[in-house]
Amino acid sequence: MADGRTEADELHAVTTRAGTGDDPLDHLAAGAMAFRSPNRTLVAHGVARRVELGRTGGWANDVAAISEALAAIDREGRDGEPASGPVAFCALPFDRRRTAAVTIPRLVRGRDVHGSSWVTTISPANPAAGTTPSPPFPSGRSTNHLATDPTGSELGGDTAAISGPPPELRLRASIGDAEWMAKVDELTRHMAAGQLEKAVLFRELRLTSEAPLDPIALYRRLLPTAPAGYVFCLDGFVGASPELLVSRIDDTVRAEPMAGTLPRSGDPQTDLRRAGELLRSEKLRHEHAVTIERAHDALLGWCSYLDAQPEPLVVEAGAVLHLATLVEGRLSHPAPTVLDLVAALHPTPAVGGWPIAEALELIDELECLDRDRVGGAVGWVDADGNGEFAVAIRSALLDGTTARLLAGVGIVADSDPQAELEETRAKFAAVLPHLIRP
Ligand SMILES: C=C(O[C@@H]1C=C(C(=O)O)C=C[C@H]1O)C(=O)O
Repeated sequence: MADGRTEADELHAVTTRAGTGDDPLDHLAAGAMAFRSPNRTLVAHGVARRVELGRTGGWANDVAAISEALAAIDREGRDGEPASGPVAFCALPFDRRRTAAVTIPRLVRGRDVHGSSWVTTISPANPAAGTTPSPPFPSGRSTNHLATDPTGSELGGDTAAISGPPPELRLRASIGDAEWMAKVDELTRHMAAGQLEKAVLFRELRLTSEAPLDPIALYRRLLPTAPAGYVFCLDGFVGASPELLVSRIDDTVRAEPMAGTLPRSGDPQTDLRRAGELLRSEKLRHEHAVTIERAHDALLGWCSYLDAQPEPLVVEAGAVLHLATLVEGRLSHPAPTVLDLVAALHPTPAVGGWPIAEALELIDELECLDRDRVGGAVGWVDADGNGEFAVAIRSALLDGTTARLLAGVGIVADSDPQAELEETRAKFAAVLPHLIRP
């Protein structure tokens, strides 16, 4: 083969229909990768191939390597249905210049919104040619044990040591509230001086537990919290994002940018009032409009038709309300893959800022955090270039007994540091309570 692979590396994918009622989520086991959108559920195990992206120019310049790896796999059965053949699971870092490792799993179970379900298995095309088999699929359920006794936890404060004999969890912000608010202040001064319109500043919480933190247990807990969202679990990166970065199914492209946020109160009357406030706030409407324009402009060149809803909607996402606008279009031919569209859109002003180059420079200087995959793009792509990617937010990066959580807020000239701090707390509330729950 031209890329140096041998016959022994050639892979063969077989897709078969699964029994009616078969739910991929019933097969979640330790080490699973999973992605659930409003349209389908995918649960995967094992590794058929790992694709390393961007060693020279960063992942965003190398997404074609994923399509090539998928295209090189022989396919049999259920051709043409989105996600039903070989797929790659991707969690692409926020920083486009970084490398990324993407997995094409050995076994994928899928179910679409109509209840149609399937199983795809990938194995060496010629087992006799000497490919070393990967370890067998993990079996059995993951334990549901995260850690116990989160008494005394709170979302605010610089350090919240969680007591109770023996102490099990420790939660701390990576910098103090006052120091973080000073960064917000400094950013607003740059906006007031006219250097840029908006920059998104993240804040980090670190959780340490005596017991290992279980990604699958967290994933299960997040599933019911975001019925209209994108719930993912990939290599210890677990989250429930409300925001569709982009989906491409055949020649239809969709994105649903969200920007402009207010905390929810829990009281329906108050929340209704806040929804009205969101829709009337000039500051938040402007922040939102910039994000929609940018998505529209980035997609337009690929489309024969593209439209955005004339007015934003208010959507509920856990402890916050967002302004959201659906952008939808028809792709021209030859249609780009969903990964081409991801690379064109990322980073959106909702996770980066505007203008993007100025925003990224200031973030680099001020934020002092490794965003890793947070704020990046998380999703799946198949061999036909179909796929769904969410903005990778409302998440936790789990590693053994520690977890990092990051929440970001859009800072503009008239941002109030205290209100922005509260907004990060409301965003942490999407995942943190589920991580520390006994
Ligand atoms: C960056 C985050 O959220 C993003 C920022 C938003 C805002 O500033 O209004 C809204 C939705 C997301 O696009 C996050 O949750 O960490």
